Amino acid sequence: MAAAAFLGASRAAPALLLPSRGLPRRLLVSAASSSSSSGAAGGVVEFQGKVGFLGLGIMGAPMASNLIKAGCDVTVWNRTKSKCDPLLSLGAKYEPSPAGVASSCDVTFAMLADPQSAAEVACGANGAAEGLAPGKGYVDVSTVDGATSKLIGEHITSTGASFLEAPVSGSKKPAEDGLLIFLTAGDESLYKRVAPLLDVMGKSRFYLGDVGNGAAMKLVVNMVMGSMMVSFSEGLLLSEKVGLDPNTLVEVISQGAISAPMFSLKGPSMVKAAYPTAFPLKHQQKDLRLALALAESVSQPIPTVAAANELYKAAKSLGLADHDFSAVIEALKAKVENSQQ
Ligand SMILES: NC(=O)C1=CN([C@@H]2O[C@H](COP(=O)(O)OP(=O)(O)OC[C@H]3O[C@@H](n4cnc5c(N)ncnc54)[C@H](OP(=O)(O)O)[C@@H]3O)[C@@H](O)[C@H]2O)C=CC1
Ligand SMILES: O=CCCC(=O)O
Repeated sequence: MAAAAFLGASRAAPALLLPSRGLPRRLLVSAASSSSSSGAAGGVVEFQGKVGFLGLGIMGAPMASNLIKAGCDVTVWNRTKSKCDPLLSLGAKYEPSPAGVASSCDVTFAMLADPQSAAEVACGANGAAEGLAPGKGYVDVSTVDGATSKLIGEHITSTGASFLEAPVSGSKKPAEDGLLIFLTAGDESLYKRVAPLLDVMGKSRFYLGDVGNGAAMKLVVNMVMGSMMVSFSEGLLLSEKVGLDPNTLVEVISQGAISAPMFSLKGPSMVKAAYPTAFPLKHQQKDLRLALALAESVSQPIPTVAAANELYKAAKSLGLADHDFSAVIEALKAKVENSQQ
């Protein structure tokens, strides 16, 4: 199915290999339209077509890299051109604008910072829409709100191309390991068409219906995550204040019902006040801001998220925007100090 869907490809691409999960193997694709797939079932499918990738930040670079390593014919663009270099070394091609990428590729992915940049790259001057046409697809994997996603979708589909939103759960390491979780919505035939590519970059995929549902699911997940991180930070600080070893707290939590990979992964470095960036704090605050607006749109109070958002805003004003979001603990430390003066 996927190969047939990519008619118009200028050359036959080799069969895809799944990266980073043991030995390379031929890509297996489920022919059925399922809501999720972890370890696809079905026949071996040769995937053909050119793939564009716009936005090579923390997430976009490893995602594009996995596509290249899997044998895809990939063309990249990034606002800061130097970030394309590692991908070009792996064999990617370069186009000087999103429009150029979209016009030379069958399907184009975009992984951009926020609603503004996602809309600009898709719909602005020299944006992807200018290079799109019937038969092409645009897949936005950035985390944005539903309204922005709908706006982008309408702009894309007005060219005759098809649109899928597909934000991801999972951070830098899962992106590197091809273990992301795709939360897709929009054109279902495009979803099926790009499934082999999603399976290269991810471990599972959900198709959630109309455009906006993927964005909403992503924001709900991230608002839970942002609040959990604040609660965890409060626990780490309190444990230390009452004379406990916060490292022991991390271990105790890891063995109980509230165990989460995030706590085990970030806890030890947070205790050392180190915040190597996997998920930038500015993006987590953006997601909380968007989740608050989503909740307001259906008149649901989310007071814990609102409180957490204030702390992320405080952390940004302390200059921590580009640190990992676990640096929110520093805003809490500052609050504790102020309250004791
Ligand atoms: N990091 C993570 O753990 C995860 C992030 N996400 C989401 O994925 C998206 C990307 O995140 P991440 O890779 O971490 O972010 P980065 O900040 O590392 O990368 C952002 C990308 O957007 C580009 N960009 C920003 N503003 C503009 C603009 N005005 N015009 C064109 N390009 C622009 C940047 O280009 P340039 O290089 O020129 O700055 C860069 O390519 C965000 O929506 C984030 O919320 C989702 C899951 C996990
Ligand atoms: O949007 C970022 C999500 C990070 C994660 O899922 O670990």
